[in-house]
Amino acid sequence: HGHLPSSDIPSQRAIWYIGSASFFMNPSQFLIDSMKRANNSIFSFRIFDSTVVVLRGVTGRNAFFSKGLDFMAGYRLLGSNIYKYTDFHPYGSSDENMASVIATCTRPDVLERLLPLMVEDALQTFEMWGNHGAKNISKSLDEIVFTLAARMTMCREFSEDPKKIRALISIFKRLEDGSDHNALIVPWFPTPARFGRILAGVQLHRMISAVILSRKDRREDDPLQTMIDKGLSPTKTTVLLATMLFAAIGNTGNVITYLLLHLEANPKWKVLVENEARQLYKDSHTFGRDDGKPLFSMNSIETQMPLFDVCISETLRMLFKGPFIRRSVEDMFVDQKHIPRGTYVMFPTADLHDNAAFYSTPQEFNPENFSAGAIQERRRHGTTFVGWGAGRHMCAGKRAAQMLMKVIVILLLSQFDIQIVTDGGEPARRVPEQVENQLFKVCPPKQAVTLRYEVRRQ
Ligand code: HEM
Repeated sequence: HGHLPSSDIPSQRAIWYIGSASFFMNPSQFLIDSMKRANNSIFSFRIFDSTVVVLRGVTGRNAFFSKGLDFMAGYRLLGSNIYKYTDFHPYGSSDENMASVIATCTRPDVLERLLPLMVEDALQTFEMWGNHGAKNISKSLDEIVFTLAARMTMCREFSEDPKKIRALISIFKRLEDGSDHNALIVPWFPTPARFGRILAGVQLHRMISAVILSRKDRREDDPLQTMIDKGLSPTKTTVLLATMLFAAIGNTGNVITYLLLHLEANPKWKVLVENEARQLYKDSHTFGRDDGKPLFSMNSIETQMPLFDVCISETLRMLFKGPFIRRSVEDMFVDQKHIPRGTYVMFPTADLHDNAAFYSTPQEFNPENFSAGAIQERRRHGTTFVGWGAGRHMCAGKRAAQMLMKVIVILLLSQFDIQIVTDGGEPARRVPEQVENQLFKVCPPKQAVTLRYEVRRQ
């Protein structure tokens, strides 16, 4: 705190006076306006008594992703903060920290073992959907994403109990609502949303403690068991499990929603991805089990879905336009400008993803952008895609997230013919924008989106 912006970096003073309010009202718009005002070069602004320098372009990218910057400090400045209520932080230095727990629950052999269980989870959920219907896409994906993610990051007792899954959805909804920007402006004022967040934390703590108790004379093979074995307290366990579930659910459902929206608006790609998923499902029976259930391997879903892969990359390219944030741990020099230690830095991903020098028609959905040839062609520019992050803080759950999304999409498309419908009742031809109230995550569409489905006769 108290670090002054270095004098050769234009600081948006005008923006600071009128801007502090507009930052909290609509951070995305604030950043877009300030970037224009700063003529698309480096500038700084202030959040309370902290300086934030917005790095730009290729030099900005190099400084942001290659230097040793503090990853969590940035997200603590603005992000959701369930850690306030405990003295334990999952990114601690001890060996029970986040990174090691995530590393364990996303190990290749662990994912391979989880795969058939997740397929079973997804099949069961889709069975309950009946032969046809129309559902709010966010709600229906929440249900299934939470089920699979709880299996991956928490425990069996939750993933196999639909009532507990509904409770988890409600708890995490309240935790997220409690971390809106108002909570930063008036941190001492217990708005209903923040009050709800504390209660939600308590409820989660109770649910997890009950499972820990029930395992006195019984073992399972899941992340919760790992923490019990390490002798972690129920509070630490709750914070770690909540952090992991947050990481796993934060983006996944909205990414799938936007994938399906883009496919609906681009029928050629919809048919291609459908055929690919259905072929894989068919193969999973040919080489499958005696009981008629499908059998997938990590290898098959990772190598046999090239069209899904390029569509997901293109979806992430179009979704990630906002900033990443860090805090400098030593003095930095960018474009000969001095950024003192302790300054927050942001990098707007649009400088890469929206850049016509890298993607010829950045506003259009074009999965060819991620063909082997196109990737090779861009290689000389260095990193041009950060949908899974870059440098030392690449997404730790990338393989797990891809597996989760693939299981859901393969089973959805092989069980049903689907249509994505926006509010007019017509199949979506235009892809709605994201809501703008959260800076650092993939947000849901501004308007309600409906998934219409009809069971396929196989
Ligand atoms: C479609 C879903 C997902 C997307 C698009 C995504 C994207 C990202 C991105 C862009 C970052 C880097 C952020 C930055 O540099 O500031 C990141 C980091 C991270 N992600 Fe994901 N993620 C997804 C799912 C998951 C899942 C399922 C898990 C866990 C099982 C996970 C765990 C993490 C963790 C732990 C980090 C921090 C890594 C570190 O500390 O260095 N993510 N993710």
